[in-house]
Amino acid sequence: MKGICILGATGSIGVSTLDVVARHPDLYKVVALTANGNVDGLFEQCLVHHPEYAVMADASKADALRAKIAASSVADIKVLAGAEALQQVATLENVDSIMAAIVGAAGLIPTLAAAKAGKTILLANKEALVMSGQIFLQAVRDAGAQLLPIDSEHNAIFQCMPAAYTTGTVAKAVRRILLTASGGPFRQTPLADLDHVTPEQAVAHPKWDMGRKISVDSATMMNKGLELIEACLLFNVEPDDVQVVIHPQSIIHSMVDYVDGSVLAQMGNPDMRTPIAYAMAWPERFDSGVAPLDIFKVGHMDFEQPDLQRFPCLKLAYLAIKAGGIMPTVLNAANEIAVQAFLDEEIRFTDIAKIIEQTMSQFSPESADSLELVLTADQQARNVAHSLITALPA
Ligand SMILES: NC(=O)C1=CN([C@@H]2O[C@H](COP(=O)(O)OP(=O)(O)OC[C@H]3O[C@@H](n4cnc5c(N)ncnc54)[C@H](OP(=O)(O)O)[C@@H]3O)[C@@H](O)[C@H]2O)C=CC1
Ligand SMILES: CC(=O)[C@@H](O)[C@H](O)COP(=O)(O)O
Ligand SMILES: [Mn+2]
Repeated sequence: MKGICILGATGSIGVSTLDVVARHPDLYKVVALTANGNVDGLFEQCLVHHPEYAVMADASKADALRAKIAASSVADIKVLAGAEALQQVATLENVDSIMAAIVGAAGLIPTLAAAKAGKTILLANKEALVMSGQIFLQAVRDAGAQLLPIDSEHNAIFQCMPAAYTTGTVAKAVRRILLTASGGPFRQTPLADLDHVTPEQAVAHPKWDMGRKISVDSATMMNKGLELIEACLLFNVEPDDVQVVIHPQSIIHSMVDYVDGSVLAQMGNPDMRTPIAYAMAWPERFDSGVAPLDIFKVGHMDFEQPDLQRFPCLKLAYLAIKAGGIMPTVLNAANEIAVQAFLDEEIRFTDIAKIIEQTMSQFSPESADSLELVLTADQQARNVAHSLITALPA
């Protein structure tokens, strides 16, 4: 029996993880669940999954959860509050695996704490890896932690080269990685209309049901930019070894092109329970609840080159990873600020890339080889992005 802590339990990945966990009560026990401010959502999950701990990262919400728990059938659950409590539950002795499913930079510190404690990290929170890069990977290596990718593309790549991933012999056998992308909701929208698209249109992903931030990232294709950086880090390849391929059906979740001419693809219905179940059962497999792929219904599959004029964020991500140092941290921070401003209707969709580009132009690729340097760059980039947004004409 493995103990699992789900950071970000109330989100899209958290809910899918609990669905998979519930199918395997003989293999997994929920030790801790965390949310930011969603008291009702976390309380409902506590009633069903009865963890030992429930954490409200927004400490001001903890008393509301405490009151509900105290008056319920699960009154023995310990309710903790604040960001430090995330680290506490991610490193508990009876936690074997953590699902890192907090959105954005807020997930870095608890996920890093779990890595340093030698836990198995089921990594959905790509921003944590992108912003901290080698620091995170070194922490995993130093502690003998196990890092398993949840992001559907990286999980697919892992499935197509598991031995190489675990032995570090990737570079010799692999010609390139084909990183698939849906193209998002604006793949065919006339370019002139992109200035006026709304947050609701942007979060209406054609294939995946996800949180709002990652959905906007898919619409700008910054999601693929972050995933490019994630792939370079996880699989120890260069940016030019990763080809982004738009595949609107989202049935192939990525491919690996080997030097002998073999191209291995992982396919399946677009449902995150598949990569979650793969990582949770690894190196075995178990049921995820996902319906079998009806290949006849799929019928055909299309592949396109990404248009960097339509998707400038993808170009910015290539520039950031090639520049190295703090630039991926700066890219990620500026993107988080710009996406939130777009969701809050403070800026236009097309301003997102402009804010990121202008923020990046104010930084040079200085060293990112300590957590302190990373966190400083992250904060400075957020400040710059904020001031650029404030300076935009109304
Ligand atoms: N959704 C998907 O299919 C995929 C997601 N990912 C990645 O997984 C991560 C989660 O995505 P997704 O589930 O869609 O996101 P959601 O927005 O649906 O969920 C985010 C979760 O994080 C919690 N959270 C938000 N802010 C904070 C904070 N400051 N401190 C602590 N907890 C916080 C939320 O709590 P609350 O509910 O209380 O606000 C919620 O539980 C992202 O990094 C995303 O890129 C990767 C691949 C696919
Ligand atoms: C499900 C998943 O892994 C997402 O990251 C997905 O890739 C988003 O779709 P896009 O390909 O449109 O970014
Ligand atoms: Mn993905």
